[in-house]
Amino acid sequence: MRNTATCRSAIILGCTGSIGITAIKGLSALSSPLRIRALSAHTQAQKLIDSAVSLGAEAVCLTGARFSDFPVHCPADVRRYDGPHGLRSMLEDIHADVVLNGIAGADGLAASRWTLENGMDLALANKETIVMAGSLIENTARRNSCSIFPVDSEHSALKALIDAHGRERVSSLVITASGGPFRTIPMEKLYDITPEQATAHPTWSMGRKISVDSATLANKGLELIEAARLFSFDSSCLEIVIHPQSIVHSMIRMVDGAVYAQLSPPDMSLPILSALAGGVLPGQGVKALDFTHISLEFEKADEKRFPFLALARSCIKGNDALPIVFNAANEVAVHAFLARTCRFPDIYATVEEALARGNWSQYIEDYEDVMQVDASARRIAQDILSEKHV
Ligand SMILES: NC(=O)C1=CN([C@@H]2O[C@H](COP(=O)(O)OP(=O)(O)OC[C@H]3O[C@@H](n4cnc5c(N)ncnc54)[C@H](OP(=O)(O)O)[C@@H]3O)[C@@H](O)[C@H]2O)C=CC1
Ligand SMILES: CC(=O)[C@@H](O)[C@H](O)COP(=O)(O)O
Ligand SMILES: [Mn+2]
Repeated sequence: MRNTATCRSAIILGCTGSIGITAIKGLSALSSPLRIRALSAHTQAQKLIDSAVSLGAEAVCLTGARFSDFPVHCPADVRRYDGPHGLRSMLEDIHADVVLNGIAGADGLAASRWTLENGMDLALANKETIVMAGSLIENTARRNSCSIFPVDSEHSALKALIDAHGRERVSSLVITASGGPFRTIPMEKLYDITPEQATAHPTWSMGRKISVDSATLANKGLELIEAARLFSFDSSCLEIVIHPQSIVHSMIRMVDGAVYAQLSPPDMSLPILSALAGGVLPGQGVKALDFTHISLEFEKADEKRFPFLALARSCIKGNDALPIVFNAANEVAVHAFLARTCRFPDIYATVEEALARGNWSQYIEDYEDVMQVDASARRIAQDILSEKHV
């Protein structure tokens, strides 16, 4: 199935977002050219078409609207897909060696599934895919003889470290967290935090939703679950350490006591391009670190200030439905916060309450079960938020 004779090809999903834009900007750094066959965006129709024209892509998909709703100009030789079945059809019709999933949120899960079902490797930024359906998606990959390359910076680093040093000798994974913009402010001030303050990440430039998650550390909770699922480690073997500079992207502790780390500037180009290249980037991805101009600090993660960490650990230990609820309730609450209909501390309170309120003992057997739990968790989270503001 793989295209080895000619140049590698890729599809970029979420091409108008932070991951998609970084991917497109970085393509010229790849030593062998990557042909972009298709792109998707959710609502930004003209930007999607402009990117397709400049990259010479042959197809585009608008997942959250119809092209006919916009006065867009699209060349006749670019195939257009939209509507509820648009993305699935495009992934069935257009084959590429690898699909970069840079879609934000739970809708990214279906895109990951269709990618693998159509025999394409997955460069996975959409961490929700693994959090919601880690074992299902891995089975889908296995059945279709496809690989998953994590793009999340920590997991990209962990995969490179584990591949280099051998899984059997690793005793624990040490995941770094920047601590977000509110690492040191008095906790009573969190009530008045605005969306502008919460999305001003100290080291990374990212989409609004993940930036809020970095401020609450729900992102690190999602990453704990992602690491447990991707690398099959028990929660007791997953450490979190605060590292405000975001230069050490993660570390592995070996049984003999040695620790290996992956360092690079806080720039997603390296994990994205490595995943697009099939794991290892042959050329240069990011500028070299200058050790005479950086300092590296590490702090204990304060679980009182960041209760999402303990909540995520309890989800890893529990039923497979719990991570789905964690993710869904958090998405609902973050969107409410960004829309200024709830306060910053309500985000954690909503997720904690949604996990406590529902009966989440159901067995997750297939993707339909996942979507059912996701929908119930969203309804409960909405109820909790409306009760807070009666
Ligand atoms: N940004 C980063 O550095 C990192 C991001 N990630 C993960 O990568 C994913 C993308 O993050 P990021 O790039 O920051 O997000 P952005 O919000 O910047 O971009 C999201 C992209 O997805 C599209 N999109 C939004 N909603 C939907 C939907 N319901 N269905 C299909 N497409 C949709 C958007 O289209 P449109 O613009 O048209 O609305 C846009 O192209 C997330 O899962 C995030 O957790 C992981 C590590 C780092
Ligand atoms: C770039 C990336 O991978 C993000 O997920 C990053 O981890 C966010 O930074 P925090 O460590 O603040 O969550
Ligand atoms: Mn990350």
